[in-house]
Amino acid sequence: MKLSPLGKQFAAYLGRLDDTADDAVIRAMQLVYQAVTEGHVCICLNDYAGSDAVSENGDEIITLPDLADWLSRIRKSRLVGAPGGFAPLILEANNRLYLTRYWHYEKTLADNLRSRAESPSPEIDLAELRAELDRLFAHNTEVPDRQKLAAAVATLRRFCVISGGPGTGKTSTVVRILAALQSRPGEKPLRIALSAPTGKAAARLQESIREQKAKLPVPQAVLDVLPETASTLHRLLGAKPDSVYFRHNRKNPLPLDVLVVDEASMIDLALMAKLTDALPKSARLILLGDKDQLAAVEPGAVFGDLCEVSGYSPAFCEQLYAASGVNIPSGDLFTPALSDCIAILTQSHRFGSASGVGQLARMINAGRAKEAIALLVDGRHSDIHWEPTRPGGGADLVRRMEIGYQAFFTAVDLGAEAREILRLFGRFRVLTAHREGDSGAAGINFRFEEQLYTRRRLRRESRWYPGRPVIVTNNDYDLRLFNGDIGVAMATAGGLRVFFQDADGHIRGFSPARLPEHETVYAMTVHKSQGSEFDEIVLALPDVESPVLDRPLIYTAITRARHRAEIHSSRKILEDAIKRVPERSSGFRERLWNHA
Ligand SMILES: Nc1ncnc2c1ncn2[C@@H]1O[C@H](COP(=O)(O)OP(=O)(O)OP(=O)(O)O)[C@@H](O)[C@H]1O
Repeated sequence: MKLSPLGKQFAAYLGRLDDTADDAVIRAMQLVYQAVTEGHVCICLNDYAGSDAVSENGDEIITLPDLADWLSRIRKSRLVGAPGGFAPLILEANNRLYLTRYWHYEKTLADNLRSRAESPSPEIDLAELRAELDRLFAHNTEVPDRQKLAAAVATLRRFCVISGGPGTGKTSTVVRILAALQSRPGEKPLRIALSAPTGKAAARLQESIREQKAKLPVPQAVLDVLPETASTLHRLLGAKPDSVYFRHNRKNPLPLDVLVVDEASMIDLALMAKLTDALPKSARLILLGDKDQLAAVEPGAVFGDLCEVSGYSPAFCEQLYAASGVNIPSGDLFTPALSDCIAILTQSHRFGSASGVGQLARMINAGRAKEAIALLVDGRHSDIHWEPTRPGGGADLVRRMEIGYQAFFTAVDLGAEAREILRLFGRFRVLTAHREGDSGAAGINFRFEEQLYTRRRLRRESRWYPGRPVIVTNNDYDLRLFNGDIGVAMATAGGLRVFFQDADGHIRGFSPARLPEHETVYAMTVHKSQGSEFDEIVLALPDVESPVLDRPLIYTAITRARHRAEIHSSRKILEDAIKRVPERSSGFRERLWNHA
């Protein structure tokens, strides 16, 4: 492991608060900080004690202290406190060392979720619910009907997690859950909100909810009280500019009875802790997501940790059977209450059994790297393709991008409407593992634009030209442009304008000078693409190993494709990535599941 200079600066800064702190304590702080920047919530000292690390400038090998000595020195420092104490860092009994802020987030979130899971079920007449669910899921031919089962879980509990891959029916199921909740005779309509971590994901949720509503076999009065709009979590919680706090919190809870959050695998520990704090205890929380996708960039892998499935408790199985008619084997008597809140959907209605993308995604998830590559090369599926890369093969990718974006550029040249141009841009995307570097999104965008400048005879001095697509990288609450929003520049009578489509489908144009921070986006990172889908994707992997090349990254990229996925990589890089399963250090899983 290589030590980071930023971690060293952080440790040196904190070290000034305690001039008695020795090197071993400073080193531990450096490691915790570094771990947090890599997505971990804490470090377990056992994993590092006695091991060698490469110094920040790479010219020294540093042997870390042995565990007993390290612990005794850390415990003596004023900079490290016991759980609940006031110190910059917290040491847990199991040798996990946290930045105090993250310790609080982890504890708050685990307490919030467990108490929500353990709270008594809402009063529901099981026979009435059964009749309602039979009606709402009459179309489903799955055996067992996992969608109906998920709906029963969500209606019977105040907390429910529904995980499933693309097209497994998460949105169709949640619309039916909301319809079942709003159909209860004699009850006031519930206050429901739909939300997602990014603007793009909120827009997609809104679109599919509207689509699904049109298919519901329920009276108009029920349709009228189902929500039609979705907002970002930041907007729902009331983000304040330049603040990590939200307007809604434990003291000022959201005025809601039900909150549905889509793409929940993208939510990091801190945001999830704040979200659960801001939701009244009486409200229902329904999280939708795909446990196999990449976790958030920020610390924590909350959704994945929640989806540890051990079966429903025997008593709950009986309730589920009465409410849905679905009979499934139960877990044991000691199944934690949280287990009764998890539902997993497995059958994809988007990728049928013949779909190459679907099969490839399943093999990747199962870690069957060799079979995945065999599937890619056997040529039986026209919707998947593997392009083995050669050193210096960059030009091939640029040519591939020209083809991918051809219809888009034709529409730009013909002066098509902004809505059509945005739609065509959304059909194709190059996805990368990194942002920086030659094989990162920035390098690929640079090479593609270089070629555009020549071929389309654009003026190099100006970064702006008709057809330049950009992704916003910073929230601007005044303009209502958010991190992840994608716009395209187009010529208008008033000069060049950058057009964006908002969640309601409205097109808005901005002068380039007014935009918040942004960058060109012919290629984007897989992380940024989460919550979006494209007809066709090309996943361009680097030709050197990197720890970010792992199974969730490849799976997330492939499942962004609606119709076709192509991978450009060497065999070894792809195979190793499919085999690599990331581990994020935290105590969250233990707090959730093993709590006495
Ligand atoms: N039980 C079913 N029978 C037939 N079609 C279904 C069923 N469930 C869902 N579908 C269809 O499959 C498609 C995907 O469903 P839905 O959008 O609900 O899935 P999702 O899990 O939310 O997908 P994504 O995560 O990609 O948004 C929709 O066209 C939907 O109508």
